[in-house]
Amino acid sequence: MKSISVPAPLTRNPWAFPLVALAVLVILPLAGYQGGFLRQLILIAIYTLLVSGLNLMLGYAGEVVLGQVAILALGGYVAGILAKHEVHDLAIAMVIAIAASAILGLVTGLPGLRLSHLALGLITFFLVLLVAPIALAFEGETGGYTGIYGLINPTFLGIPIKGNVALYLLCVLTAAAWLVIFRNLVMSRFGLALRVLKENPVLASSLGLSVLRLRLTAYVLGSLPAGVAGCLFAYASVYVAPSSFTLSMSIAILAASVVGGSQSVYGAPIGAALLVLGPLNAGAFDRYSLIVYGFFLVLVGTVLAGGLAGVARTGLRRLAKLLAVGIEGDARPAQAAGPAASGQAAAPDLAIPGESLRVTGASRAFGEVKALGGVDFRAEPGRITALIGANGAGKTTLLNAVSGAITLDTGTVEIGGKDVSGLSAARRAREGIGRTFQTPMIPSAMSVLEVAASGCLIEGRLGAPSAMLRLPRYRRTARGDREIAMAALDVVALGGHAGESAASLPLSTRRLLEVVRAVAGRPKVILLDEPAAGMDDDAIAELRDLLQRLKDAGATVVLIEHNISFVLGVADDVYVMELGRLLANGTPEEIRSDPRVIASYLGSRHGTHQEPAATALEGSA
Ligand SMILES: Nc1ncnc2c1ncn2[C@@H]1O[C@H](COP(=O)(O)OP(=O)(O)OP(=O)(O)O)[C@@H](O)[C@H]1O
Repeated sequence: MKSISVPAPLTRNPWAFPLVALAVLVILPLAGYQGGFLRQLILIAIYTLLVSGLNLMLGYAGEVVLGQVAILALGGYVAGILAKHEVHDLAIAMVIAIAASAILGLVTGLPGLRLSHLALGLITFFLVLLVAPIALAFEGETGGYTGIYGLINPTFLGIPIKGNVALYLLCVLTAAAWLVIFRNLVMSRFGLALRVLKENPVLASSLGLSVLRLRLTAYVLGSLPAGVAGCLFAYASVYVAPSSFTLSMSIAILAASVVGGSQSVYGAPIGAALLVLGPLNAGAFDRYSLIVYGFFLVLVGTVLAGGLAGVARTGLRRLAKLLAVGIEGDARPAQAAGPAASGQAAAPDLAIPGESLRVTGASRAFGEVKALGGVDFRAEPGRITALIGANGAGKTTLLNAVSGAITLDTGTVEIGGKDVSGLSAARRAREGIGRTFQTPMIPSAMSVLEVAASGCLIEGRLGAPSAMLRLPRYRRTARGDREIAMAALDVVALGGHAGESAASLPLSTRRLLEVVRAVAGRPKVILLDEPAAGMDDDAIAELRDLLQRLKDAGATVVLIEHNISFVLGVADDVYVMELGRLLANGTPEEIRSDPRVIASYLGSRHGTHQEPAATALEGSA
């Protein structure tokens, strides 16, 4: 096929397009574009700040909030009141607005997030309604209903901002600077953590993330650009008054976030542009504005889940694929999924030094059901300890009690001699408990590499400040996470699939990927809940190999499994549970010949793949 020449910087450098766009925007006034058009661009830049803050809260953290407009008002009044006191420097106003927005974010976010998603939504809704009453209550400073007028000719760090062009450049450069910070943030561990959280808080906790702290941080960080936007909005409008900050504007910002693409950095300028220039500009039919916003919210919610930015992203990916075919002459041949690819790459050396796990007198009831009735359990480093028993025996409950997903009524859990019984699931994960789930929890919009790298979140430090500014520490962390994730993927020959969508992998590969994620966290104890369920023979062979490697690496592995031939073949120690109690424990040989186990479980059981238990036992011997 004829090769196509595409400028490499444009296809490979993620900054190429934004830099070209910024250069065009900066040049526009020089090219004679001024007046009304420039004013519209000023508004787009200001709304970009506002919408991107909401994107962080809504698109990345999954919180529906309506209070951006109240924070816009806060920033506006900071600039207005400072101007009344003859302080016209926007840099000073912005710093104060950022601090005030952070405080308002904390004060409203903490109770809201502690209560529920709905509570936060309601609190932020009322915040917008409070703008006018508060402005009236402090009429002396705010000018009441009339507001503060005559906000013109500010400075920025002492540089005069005279006229529309200077204000335009300040707004565009401020929005661009924030978008860079925003992009850095969402591409970092912090962004990855938010995406895990949005997908599933239980998974987030199991990866060591404090759900409340993460939500609150996203909410507060998302408030900051709104405060800055308020300062610019006040000078762009020449006044600040309660009439500018309405509920209808809140809904418009929400619509802009969703229609532009709330889970995208570029969704914010797209949404802001729609708000000022496009169909979301409901000013023309003011009385029907809420209907217009509602219509677009429903339309995009049902038809374009990723908003317009999502559509653009998909289109660009397809285009890049087409170009890649053209350039290379042919698409790269697809590699087989993990299990089938076994042996393709030399598996790297692993070192996962484990600690002993000790559970003593574990009891837990769910209403009338006694799921655990005083269970003692031990698992040691460099050994695979299996937990078997009929459905409902209490295996997963015991695993959940170890990981902290549930609390015990009585009993203790110790890791390496340290009692972790009183710790939350997130704290226990940070203490070194890694786990997989009976139903694999693989976030829907992540690549295989991102899922593996999310295991590194267990380390605890998200490093948002260093990520926002791309400090050397952030780069070291990002490089380290990538190397650890790739090494963990290579253990099951999944490295060649690093860039693929994780959710599209077959079930057995997703199960292996869950183990990889746990391994990437280098946990002291690895809990595996039915990892072989639904796997074919090739995948089971791959899993057996992986478990053997974890054991050789010194890991403490706890394995719940119904596939008896597999489990008795791979385990060093076996615990058998029945109706919440321990029936027996010992080596696989001892368990195989234990009359109590044969009578209550093995003798009557049909092993995985539906083979009779007797056959399963023979197979494992
Ligand atoms: N959250 C819960 N609420 C109420 N009952 C529960 C809860 N979790 C577990 N149980 C009950 O506790 C008992 C033990 O369940 P558990 O899931 O631990 O069994 P299991 O041995 O893991 O079973 P399986 O092999 O089917 O996964 C069952 O009777 C189950 O119905």
